[in-house]
Amino acid sequence: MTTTLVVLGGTQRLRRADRELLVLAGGLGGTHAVVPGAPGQELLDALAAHGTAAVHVPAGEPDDRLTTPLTALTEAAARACAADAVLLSATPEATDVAARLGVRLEAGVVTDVVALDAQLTATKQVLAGGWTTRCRARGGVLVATVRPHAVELPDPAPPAGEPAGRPALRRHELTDGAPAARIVGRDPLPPTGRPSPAEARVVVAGGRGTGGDFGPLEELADVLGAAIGASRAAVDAGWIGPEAQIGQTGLTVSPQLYVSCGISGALQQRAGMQTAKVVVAVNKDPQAPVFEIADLGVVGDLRTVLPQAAAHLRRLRS
Ligand SMILES: Cc1cc2nc3c(=O)[nH]c(=O)nc-3n(C[C@H](O)[C@H](O)[C@H](O)COP(=O)(O)OP(=O)(O)OC[C@H]3O[C@@H](n4cnc5c(N)ncnc54)[C@H](O)[C@@H]3O)c2cc1C
Repeated sequence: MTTTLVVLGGTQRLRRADRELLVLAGGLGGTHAVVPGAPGQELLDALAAHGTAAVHVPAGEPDDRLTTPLTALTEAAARACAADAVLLSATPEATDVAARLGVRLEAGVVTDVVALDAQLTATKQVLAGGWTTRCRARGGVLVATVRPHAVELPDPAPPAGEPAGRPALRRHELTDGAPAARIVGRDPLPPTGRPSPAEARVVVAGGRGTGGDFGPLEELADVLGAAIGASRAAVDAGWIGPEAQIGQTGLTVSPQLYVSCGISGALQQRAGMQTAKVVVAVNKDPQAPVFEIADLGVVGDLRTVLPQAAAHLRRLRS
């Protein structure tokens, strides 16, 4: 039976991205989980509901969020449970951990996976999204980072079926996890009240066509509970922070719905969003390339279309 080790992002409760990894792992065989600190009861209950056999934690509390201690913990856990696959949610930190694990475990590493089958064949997109490839580790362990929203979650969120017994707790002494660097300060971004584009179910993204006014996008995003994203042109113009950039040199997102507003749909932008389940494009140029990948296209001025859409949605909801 395949044993899959899932690396969780937090210690107290499951994030959506964690649940997706657990659902993916559950379809492959037995599941173990790595928790980067002392796990809370809510988290342990949720892991039990997912049928997790064991939870691997550090013997002490890691003193920061650098990737070296998490790599050491995950390596120890992977060896202890003889993992066939290690799954992480595709974030910059997880990609760093995956690369280090690849060396330590002599594993095959595949990043930005959107599907994984029972033979551990991973599907991913390459060359700015122009090609879909299927790859498999040549022997040994597969280490894969999985894009958020790549996995459908069962409804309601916890998996169906009888909850299994409590997962066994395995503590690992980390002998070589001492980081060569230390985090000396953190400046959190001011809260926006919106989800991050990487994890949101709905992303409303704006480009040069906004002319720098993201007001109509924010109005629509508020109705949809959406994150705000942007093209590189909008970021380069200084209209929005780089954390919102989606594309080849920004975030890759796979939301349920991506509303592209005033974005032409260049290859480098598509690379970050074309695995969205549904793409709606608003652009005043009917020849804009974004319409080639849009499920629904609206030819019009976003300053007119978006407020109308927001007002209509508000009416439907009230
Ligand atoms: C190595 C490299 C990496 C890159 N990485 C990225 C990346 O990560 N992400 C990214 O996005 N780009 C990236 N780019 C840039 C990319 O090639 C495009 O230049 C960029 O995506 C264009 O942004 P845009 O669509 O907002 O602007 P434009 O291409 O200028 O398009 C603006 C669009 O808005 C429409 N429009 C104008 N006014 C309105 C209005 N009032 N209402 C509705 N529509 C309107 C226009 O018809 C047009 O289609 C990269 C480029 C390179 C070379």
